[in-house]
Amino acid sequence: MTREAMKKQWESIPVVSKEMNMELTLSSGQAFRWVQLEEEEEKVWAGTVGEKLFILRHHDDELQYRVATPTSDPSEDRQTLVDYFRLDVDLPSLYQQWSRDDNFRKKASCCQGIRLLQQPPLEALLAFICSSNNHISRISAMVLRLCERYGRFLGRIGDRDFHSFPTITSLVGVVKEAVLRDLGFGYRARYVRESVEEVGRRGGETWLELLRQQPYEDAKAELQQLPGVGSKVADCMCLMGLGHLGAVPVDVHMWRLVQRDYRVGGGSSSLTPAVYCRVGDKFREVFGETAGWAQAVLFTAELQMQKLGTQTGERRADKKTAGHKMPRKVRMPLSQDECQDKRKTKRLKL
Ligand SMILES: Nc1nc2[nH]c(O)nc2c(=O)[nH]1
Repeated sequence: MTREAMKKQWESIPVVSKEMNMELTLSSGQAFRWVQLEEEEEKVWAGTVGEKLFILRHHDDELQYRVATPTSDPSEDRQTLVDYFRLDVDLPSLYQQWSRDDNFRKKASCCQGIRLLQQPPLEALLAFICSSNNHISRISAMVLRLCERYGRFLGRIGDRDFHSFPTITSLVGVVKEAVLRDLGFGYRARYVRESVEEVGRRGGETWLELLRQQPYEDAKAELQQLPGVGSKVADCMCLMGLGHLGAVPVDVHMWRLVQRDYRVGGGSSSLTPAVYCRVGDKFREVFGETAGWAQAVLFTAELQMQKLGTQTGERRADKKTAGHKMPRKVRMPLSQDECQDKRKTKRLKL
């Protein structure tokens, strides 16, 4: 897309900032393929939803967008974004409801307007398989390379190419572990390939869509039969790919938070399956049927704190290393299984 095309008129959907924090929503580990364009003064994001390439910004209490792919029906583009950001949900009312909890009120003050994304299920599944014990920047690199290799070219903005997320038919029987390893997937290459094959056998995207209609517990149990899908990955997928808003992903950070702030954990020193359930149940008790969305807000607050901590550490280190650039990485919180593995190797103090 040329600079001239970039200058074309923005379409808009009214959304005040209390209802949407685009920056934190798109950068806090829910979705991994949005990129920030650097050429404008304001924060502008580019990314794809389904087969559409969007450019987005939040400006003047509006979600403003341009579609870089040809569109036959402009109202469809608008609806795609309404669905993706769940703009039909009154977020300030939800925050008000969750804020009856003192801890939430304190922690969420830095993170107003976190929308829970409604992502295409196959993309959510494969991205979250890549997410455990990983950094956001690395997960993004892996998922973008997967799209580049197996997705459809949708357009170019500046010097960047954008691709759709591959369909299950473009992956089944095609995706090779060796290729994924070359793309940097490491041990997750096997999980991705095997899960692709299994989803294909079960009916592909249609099967995943059917999991939306199933009760949360049943959908989660089905997902956990896939290679590389433990409790946390299944819950991320249920929440951000299938719309089960009561699904609560639990990692070591959420677990610590719940132990500290809600006194749950029963003195256990490891995140066992029983403790995992207790933590999720506590969230559901406090936040009701939208507990997963409340978790996404607290998760974002936690990442923000980590980031600030890293930046503070960086500044200190910068002084010592006189100009050597420190890597800025935000590690995805650990899944339950990894948490237990780490305990075995005594690398994680719990
Ligand atoms: N909102 C959340 N996003 C996540 N990404 C990821 O990898 N884990 C989580 C999570 O627990 N919550």
